[in-house]
Amino acid sequence: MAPGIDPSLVTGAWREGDPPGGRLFADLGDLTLDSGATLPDVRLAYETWGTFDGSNAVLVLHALTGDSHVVGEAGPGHPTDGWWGSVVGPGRPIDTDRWFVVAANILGGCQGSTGPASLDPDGLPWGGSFPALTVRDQVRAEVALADRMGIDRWHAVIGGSAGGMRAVEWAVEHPDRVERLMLLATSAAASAEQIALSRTQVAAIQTDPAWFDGDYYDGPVGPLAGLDLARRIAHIAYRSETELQQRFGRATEMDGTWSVDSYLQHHGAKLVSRFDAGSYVVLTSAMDTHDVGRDRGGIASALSRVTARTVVAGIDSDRLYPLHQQQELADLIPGAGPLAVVTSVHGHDGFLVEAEQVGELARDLLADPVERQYIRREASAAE
Ligand SMILES: CC(=O)SCCNC(=O)CCNC(=O)[C@H](O)C(C)(C)COP(=O)(O)OP(=O)(O)OC[C@H]1O[C@@H](n2cnc3c(N)ncnc32)[C@H](O)[C@@H]1OP(=O)(O)O
Ligand SMILES: N[C@@H](CCO)C(=O)O
Repeated sequence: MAPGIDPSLVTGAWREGDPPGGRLFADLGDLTLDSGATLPDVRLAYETWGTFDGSNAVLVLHALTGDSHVVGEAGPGHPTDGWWGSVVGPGRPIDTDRWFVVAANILGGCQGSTGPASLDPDGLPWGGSFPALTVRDQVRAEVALADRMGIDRWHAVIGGSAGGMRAVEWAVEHPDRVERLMLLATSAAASAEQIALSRTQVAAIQTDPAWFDGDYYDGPVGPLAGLDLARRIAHIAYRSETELQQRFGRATEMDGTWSVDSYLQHHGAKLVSRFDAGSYVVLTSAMDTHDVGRDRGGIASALSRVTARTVVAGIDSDRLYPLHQQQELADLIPGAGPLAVVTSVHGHDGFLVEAEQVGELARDLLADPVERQYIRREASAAE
């Protein structure tokens, strides 16, 4: 297990009784899943910024290990700062002085929404009996939240990576509820390589002796080593070969550890402290099910349903969600316009790190036509 992991930790999940940390909670009742199972008493944790005026709601959808905490400091209830505070906030490209931003923790997650770490109707942690989910199930829960909030139509739905999967599902399944759409570093369907990588990560967790078939929450130990290893595998694909070579090459730390290995160990330990292995298994497995074309006559037919004004963007160095996957989305979504390419050495994580480029794309998407002309004049004057 990587140094820096607290061995007394069982899970990094937010648990009942932990500080709410600004979370709101929507109890949405029972949810019928794609599998035919019913998930009872579904709860989504969410946060909002700004004031709703009836037509200015923007849904921001987090990626695999994100949560509702898009903006704001780390503090009681939130182990990390908001994951997109440079893009969302007062005066930011997604300006919360103007837009009413909503971010929910994904169904199956571990930061306040119903997932393996939360309590089942008998008051026990779901654990291994938590049902398998699909991306469409996760969007169904988010639709229930929007209904509860009285949000019939989003001014924009924005998501990167796994968040982009939910965003494109929103726009295909509920075209009348999505006015504008931003898809970042995502795909129309999970590829064989993405499935291969996620299965290997899940295997790392499920072969951890402390996995106990997912029923570890009330025990003395959790599958921390497995989750740590899963994260290290994932993080290699989140970055680019060029970046790792430039930053680490063949360097070693004082104790002789390869520096690139030390870096991966750091990210493993960091994730273990704020995430749950059971959620990681449920969420990566849900991502494997992602296929907008399933039961819709294929990808082209499904994407033809989108009516939102759409921006599709990809990271030029992304080896996990390569540009051709975003090009397919841009080609098949009516009126999506040319693919926007974000220049970054950081690979897939570029959608989180390249805040200026991503922010400009978001600001342009949200703007009205007159503003957009001004933004573009500003941009060309700056060149
Ligand atoms: C959008 C979503 O829903 S998902 C995002 C949710 N996740 C989070 O918000 C958690 C924070 N986010 C992350 O960690 C994401 O990976 C990112 C993309 C934001 C971080 O990416 P970057 O900013 O490029 O950071 P990078 O991957 O270089 O890691 C920097 C860290 O590695 C550490 N580090 C660098 N080299 C080494 C090394 N050789 N050995 C050990 N540690 C190292 C740095 O000290 C730094 O530590 P810190 O995490 O305490 O700041
Ligand atoms: N590195 C980010 C993006 C993954 O798609 C995360 O941990 O969620």
